[in-house]
Amino acid sequence: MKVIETKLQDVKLVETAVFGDHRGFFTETYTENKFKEAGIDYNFIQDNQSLSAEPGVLRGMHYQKAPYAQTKLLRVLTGVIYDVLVDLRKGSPTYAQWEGYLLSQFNQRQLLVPQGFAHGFVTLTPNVNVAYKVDGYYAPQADAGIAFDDPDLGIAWPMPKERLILSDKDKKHPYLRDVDLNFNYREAK
Ligand SMILES: Cc1cn([C@H]2C[C@H](O)[C@@H](COP(=O)(O)OP(=O)(O)O[C@H]3O[C@@H](C)C(=O)[C@@H](O)[C@H]3O)O2)c(=O)[nH]c1=O
Repeated sequence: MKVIETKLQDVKLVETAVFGDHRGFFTETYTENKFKEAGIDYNFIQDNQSLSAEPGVLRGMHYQKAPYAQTKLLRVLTGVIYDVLVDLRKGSPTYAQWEGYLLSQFNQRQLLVPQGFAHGFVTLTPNVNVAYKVDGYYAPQADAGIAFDDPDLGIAWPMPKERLILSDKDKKHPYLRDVDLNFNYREAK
């Protein structure tokens, strides 16, 4: 497997070995010892899946407040998404910066979202199934978000705002400048 560093500190893309043949392909999507050897060493305790029926569904920008922060390992089962992360860790060299990643059933790329990042994605095709592992349980009392269109972040979503489909909750998130964050950046050993 291949681990690719990104512009954002501690965010990684993962490519597992994909064995294609005339039937399709086979890949080990998560193998604890191989991931550990590659430096991805978390205790994933919950698996999630979401289905977004239409292109233009935007889910984000989500995080769970400390001490309920979650590491997420995310992949796309069907369809294509543009996935965006924002570093919310005070003191991080990439604090308040965003980066976007194309994840799809075709590139079979996985995204490692560390704790202390806001996470969101927009679907670019119909019937998008996203699966992700998390290392902390869902904590509704800690559920939080940043506005996907926060002007200070300036995220360049690949779809016009009028075409986006959001939950009521996701229409009301505050701007980063109005949020009292409690994530602190710790340099990796
Ligand atoms: C995230 C989550 C939601 N739920 C429930 C709460 C709610 O009734 C319903 C839908 O929740 P949401 O609207 O928050 O679902 P969604 O907008 O898909 O939320 C997800 O978005 C992506 C971008 C992430 O990063 C995830 O961590 C998660 O926040 O599912 C759980 O029971 N467990 C969970 O772990």
